[in-house]
Amino acid sequence: MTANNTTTSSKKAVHFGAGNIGRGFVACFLHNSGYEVVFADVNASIIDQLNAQPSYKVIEVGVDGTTESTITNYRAINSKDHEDEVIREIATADVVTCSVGPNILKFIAPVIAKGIDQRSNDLSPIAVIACENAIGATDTLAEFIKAPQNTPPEHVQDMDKRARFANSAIDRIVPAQDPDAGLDVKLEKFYEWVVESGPFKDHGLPSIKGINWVENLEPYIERKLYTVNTGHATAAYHGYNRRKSTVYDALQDRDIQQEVKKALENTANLITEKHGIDEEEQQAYVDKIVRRISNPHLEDAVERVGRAPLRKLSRKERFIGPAAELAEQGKDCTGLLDAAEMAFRFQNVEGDDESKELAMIMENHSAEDVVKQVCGLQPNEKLYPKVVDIVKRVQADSREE
Ligand SMILES: NC(=O)c1ccc[n+]([C@@H]2O[C@H](COP(=O)([O-])OP(=O)(O)OC[C@H]3O[C@@H](n4cnc5c(N)ncnc54)[C@H](O)[C@@H]3O)[C@@H](O)[C@H]2O)c1
Ligand SMILES: O=P(O)(O)OC[C@@H](O)[C@@H](O)[C@H](O)[C@H](O)CO
Repeated sequence: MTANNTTTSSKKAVHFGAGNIGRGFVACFLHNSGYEVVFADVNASIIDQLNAQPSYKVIEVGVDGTTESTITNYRAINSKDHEDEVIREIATADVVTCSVGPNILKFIAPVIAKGIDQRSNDLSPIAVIACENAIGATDTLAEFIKAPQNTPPEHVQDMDKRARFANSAIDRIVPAQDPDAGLDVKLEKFYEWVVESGPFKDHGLPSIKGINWVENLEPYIERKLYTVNTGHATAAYHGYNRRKSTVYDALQDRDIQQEVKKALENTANLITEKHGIDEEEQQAYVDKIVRRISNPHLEDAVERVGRAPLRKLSRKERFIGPAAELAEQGKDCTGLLDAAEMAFRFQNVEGDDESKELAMIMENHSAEDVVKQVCGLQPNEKLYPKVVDIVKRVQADSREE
């Protein structure tokens, strides 16, 4: 089935990061809601292709077939070379979104800050929504934007006249694309995009079809990160260490299936109690996620899902975040710890700088320092000694190799 979603309108969105989730999900939804999308990216090749090609395809794959839609009505700017152009676009846009990775937020903040600063107070405030896998990613971006080096302090006081910042939880599996796919993006059919409504109370919600607006995002983002991403990363790290190439391949292995089940039982135990989620509802959510990550049509490489192990082993992330809370409550977190051990073993992976940095840190620091530095855990926390033991084991194995 082909659906051409061409629309013309005066609504404009600036989107940072024309990668997989950017082109495949965020820009697609903005386009379908009638926005002109201005992509900002530092990858010259993607920018050139976007400007040379008037449309690209988003291809949904699943067991019940394939659906294609066509994305048009966009432009693209290289934000490395043409910062001023991006600033001018933000000054007159309705929405600014990003999907660049949580560690890149600090680099896009100065440009967004200048764009916001140049806006007229007569316009409606621009909606800023970071679409990253991280708790409070928009808050993090807003902090960088409001820092004195990016916005004059006297302009921060009335910034809400020019910008509103809303956190979001975004869920759709978009694997790395085939090298010959060009701009087209293959992804799963399922999607969920949940955004805080509070920041728009007095101005009305941005009209973006498909967003689920909620007053309290915390249960949604924690459930998403600690179920979808915990399960996904558990399969990927165990899979990588057993030489599987995709998450699908990993999940054909009974032992890895059991590891995923164990990790998701750990997090279900935390989430259901903490957020008052019904146990059966959580089990149905888990079952659906296991089906989603087992999608044979996605060919999602374990290296993509395991990318950036330092980020994934950090304090508020998919393993240490829930495990630290469970340990404090005296509850089981062994599935999460097994997965964290596999993440510590994800070293020197081609194309992944953090996996190389992890190898250096593991080689040059004591286990105690690694746990403090990488996981942000302190000796007074119950999880600390358990992770120290894991790091000692991984270090000993590396020395033997
Ligand atoms: N792929 C998924 O399944 C998925 C799903 C939900 C959320 N996410 C999240 O979305 C974010 C992006 O993931 P992705 O899979 O699309 O990655 P990606 O690597 O495909 O895309 C990231 C894009 O950001 C661009 N970029 C890097 N630095 C930049 C800068 N300074 N300014 C502008 N652009 C810059 C890159 O060139 C690239 O095009 C991550 O936070 C990820 O966790 C991904
Ligand atoms: O994007 P990361 O590196 O945080 O995590 C890798 C995958 O788990 C992730 O991209 C999922 O595909 C996505 O979060 C599904 O919604």
